[in-house]
Amino acid sequence: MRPRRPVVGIVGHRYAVPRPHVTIQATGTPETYVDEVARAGGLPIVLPAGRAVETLGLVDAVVLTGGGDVEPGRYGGETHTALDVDPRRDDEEVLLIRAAAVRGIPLLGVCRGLQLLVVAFGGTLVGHLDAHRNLAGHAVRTEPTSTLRELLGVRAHVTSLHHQAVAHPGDSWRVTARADDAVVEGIEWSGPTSWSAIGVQWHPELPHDETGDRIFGWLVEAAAQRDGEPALAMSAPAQSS
Ligand SMILES: N[C@@H](CCC(=O)NCCCC(=O)O)C(=O)O
Repeated sequence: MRPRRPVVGIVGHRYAVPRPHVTIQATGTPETYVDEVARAGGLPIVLPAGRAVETLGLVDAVVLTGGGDVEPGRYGGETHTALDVDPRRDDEEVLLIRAAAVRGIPLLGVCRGLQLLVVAFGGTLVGHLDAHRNLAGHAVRTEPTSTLRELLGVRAHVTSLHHQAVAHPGDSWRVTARADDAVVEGIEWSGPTSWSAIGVQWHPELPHDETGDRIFGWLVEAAAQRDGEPALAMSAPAQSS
């Protein structure tokens, strides 16, 4: 049977779609993530917000996307007027992170996704910093003997859009990339179990980000390597009689 493309689940989030006479409550994700997964050779599917854990058995890898701020109470942080929190999304995605870790499903966390990975395993965040909120981006430096070093080399230019950052990564994550001002820009799983999981503080899914193909390429390759139970036996469609 022709090998199938690894199925990559992109965790959707809720948002409102204003229409002339009604506001529709939707769940979904920016198309840039879908396009980048497909470009890297994966089969992208969007996992509905709040139901991602139920659908984990269908995927070979997961993408946690960007978005609002992690609720500071989760990591002992202070509230801040600039924060836009969604505790319900935090709850659901922390459950998903832990389920993916237990099942060894490769995971990429982007921006808020990285921050939630840290908080989900006991790390903490800086509540607010002004420096990194510009899409023009900045350079990052990777750590020796890290996956990000293998993928990106010593330095790379990345696209950035965040006002929070990692304060302490916790015991389960190794910091493997930093900006020149020492802000954490990349983490890799270093916990007790083997799990292919990386977080990046920048936005590799954005078309003008130069790291996208390599970062999403890593995830799709990790998904293909994963020898878990096959997700979908892509048998030939039933012949219509
Ligand atoms: N809120 C956090 C995370 C920032 C983040 O994920 N930005 C992406 C914005 C685009 C989107 O909503 O997908 C921070 O600011 O540090």
